[in-house]
Amino acid sequence: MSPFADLGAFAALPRVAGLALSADGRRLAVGVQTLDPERTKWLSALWEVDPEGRRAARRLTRSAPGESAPVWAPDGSLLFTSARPDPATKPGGEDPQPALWSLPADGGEARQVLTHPGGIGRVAVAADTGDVVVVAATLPGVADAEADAARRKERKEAGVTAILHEAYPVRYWDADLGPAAPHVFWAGRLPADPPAGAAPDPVGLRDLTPDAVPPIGSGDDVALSPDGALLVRTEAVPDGPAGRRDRLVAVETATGGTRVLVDDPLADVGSARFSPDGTALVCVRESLTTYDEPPDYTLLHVDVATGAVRDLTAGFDRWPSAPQFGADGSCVYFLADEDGRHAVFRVPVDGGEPVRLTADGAYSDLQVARDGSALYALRSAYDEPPAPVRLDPETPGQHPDPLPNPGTLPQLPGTLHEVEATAADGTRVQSWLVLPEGASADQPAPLLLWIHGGPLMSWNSWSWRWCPWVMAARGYAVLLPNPALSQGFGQDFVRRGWGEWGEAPYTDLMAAVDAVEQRADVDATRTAAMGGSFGGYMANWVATQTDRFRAIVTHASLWDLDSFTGTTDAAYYWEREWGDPLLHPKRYEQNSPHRFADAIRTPMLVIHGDRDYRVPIGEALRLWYDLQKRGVPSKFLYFPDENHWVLTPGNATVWYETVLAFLAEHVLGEGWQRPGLL
Ligand SMILES: CSCC[C@H](NC(C)=O)C(=O)N[C@@H](C)C(=O)N[C@@H](CO)C(=O)O
Repeated sequence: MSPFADLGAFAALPRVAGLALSADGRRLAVGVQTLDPERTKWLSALWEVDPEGRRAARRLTRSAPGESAPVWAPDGSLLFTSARPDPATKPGGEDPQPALWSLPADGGEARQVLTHPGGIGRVAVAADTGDVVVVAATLPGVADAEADAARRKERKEAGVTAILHEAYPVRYWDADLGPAAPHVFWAGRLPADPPAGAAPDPVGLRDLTPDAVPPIGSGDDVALSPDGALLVRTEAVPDGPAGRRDRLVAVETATGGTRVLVDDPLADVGSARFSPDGTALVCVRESLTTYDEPPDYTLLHVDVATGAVRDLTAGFDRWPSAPQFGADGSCVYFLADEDGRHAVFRVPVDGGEPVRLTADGAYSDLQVARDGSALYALRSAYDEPPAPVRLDPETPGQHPDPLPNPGTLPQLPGTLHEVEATAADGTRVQSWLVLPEGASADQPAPLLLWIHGGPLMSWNSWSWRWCPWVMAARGYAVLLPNPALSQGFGQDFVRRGWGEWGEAPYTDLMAAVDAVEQRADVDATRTAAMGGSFGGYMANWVATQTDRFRAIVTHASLWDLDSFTGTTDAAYYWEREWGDPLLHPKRYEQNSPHRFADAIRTPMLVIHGDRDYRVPIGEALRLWYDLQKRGVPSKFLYFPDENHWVLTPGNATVWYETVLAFLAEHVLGEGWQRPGLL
């Protein structure tokens, strides 16, 4: 049986995430998530993949808490973080926090090299010297790690979990900000393994950001120069009374002396990476949105000594991300959405147009070999889960070489098609269409419209969370459209929906559905719509605008735009587009689904996690009440301890079970089958 037809088998498929190339270019470390023996959580382990593709992938690490965030040091040792117990110390009574571990270049056991009471977060290594900086959550006003640990113990023993806030924001995705906040620490050169019987040299940490304060602290977007002399990081600065924007600052690691490098009052600046000789940086500039204009992104080349800035992608009508220099510093590689793909691009540093290197698929974790011979990345597509590949650094439009894959490529229960529709204003709307096995004119498949989130994103890659093949295995065709506001189709395509979510984004979706309903292999009489986050907003909006669907599933959805904007974790992000609700009520009133609740006739399944701070639970509570009050046939799948995404295997499985049962009842006309564990 296809693993997509059996949710237990689906949850057990290994998931590849994260890639790191060693300095000598001879080893790749890949993260692989698998189910733990109790099937209650996913565990992440590190595997080695041969960049030449000759040796089979082999497992490097094994522990119950798992390992993540691999980074190679220049001596060939592999650094990673893990909350595994240290065999060299007595087990303590405290909650285990992620520590920094080092696996020697020539094999053997990993050893713990660095701990902090707040756990070790991001790790950066200087490419030439191997100097290390780490990010760790630190309580305000403590002098060192001992004082930090003592204060944590005091709070715990007194039963105090309260946080006193003095600045916005207070939450992020599913995390409460404060009282600890990230600080960047200098660890320098890590000591070598001690001889048998000797204690390892302790690693001292020096705070490079002593002035970092809650709620955001130093942030964790850091880059270290190849010689370790300079740390460049983003720093959040006020933008209006309750707003924030990011600028770039440079810290001399020897002295802690800090200077502002790029500060643009009209933009966030971040994701900086050093050139191989350390004299320049490349970073991303994201313009702050306004009531009239969506964001635009460009790549900046920054002279480290003078701070002089040049735009590398002026006039490029796509949104570049994750830039890094080529091996000789003469070009920059980056990723950008384009036409329902997430492609690798290359742009010369001395002027010239970006060139797209990849024909198809979605790339992440791009790695540049230091000798310039190759690029490595994880590649996925709607019909392929992420897997490691090798790319030629120069050839445009290429199909990369697959490398040994520690994951699996399961057989799919159907086929993937790229389709398009034309909106009323003549605009092309691109979509992906998953057709189940056996769909034909004689046996047309029921149709599920799946709406993406963001909204400034696009359907372009494999998703374990939103996997259309689970639906295809039950006979559904799944339509994944990229309507107005989706990225990768140009700035004007985003502008078409800016501040008017209920207009072009909605009508584009309906145009996409109209077009596939013309197909003989799709059954236009048995259809449903669903989406999560912004996609959930749109599912709610669809419910208020049309009765054409038999069922609607709305996950982590926005229902009342005014209350959402005031309670989400970064209200200022949304208020730039919508305006202050008191001064500019128009957009909230015109586009908020809750105002049109009386029009809903379609059965709805509401799904929400209580620890969702991006779209707070109040949205689902009010939507549910509004549906119940009006007698709309509806169900509410509530997760008391899940966040925006629903991450644990058990809850993710009942998520799919409930969605499938609800669709089977309303779209296929089967009786309601309550999932066994609910
Ligand atoms: C790049 S689009 C902006 C994403 C947006 N960001 C902020 C600061 O709020 C966001 O999180 N939107 C959510 C409402 C959403 O739709 N999330 C999507 C994508 O992240 C999801 O699938 O969860």
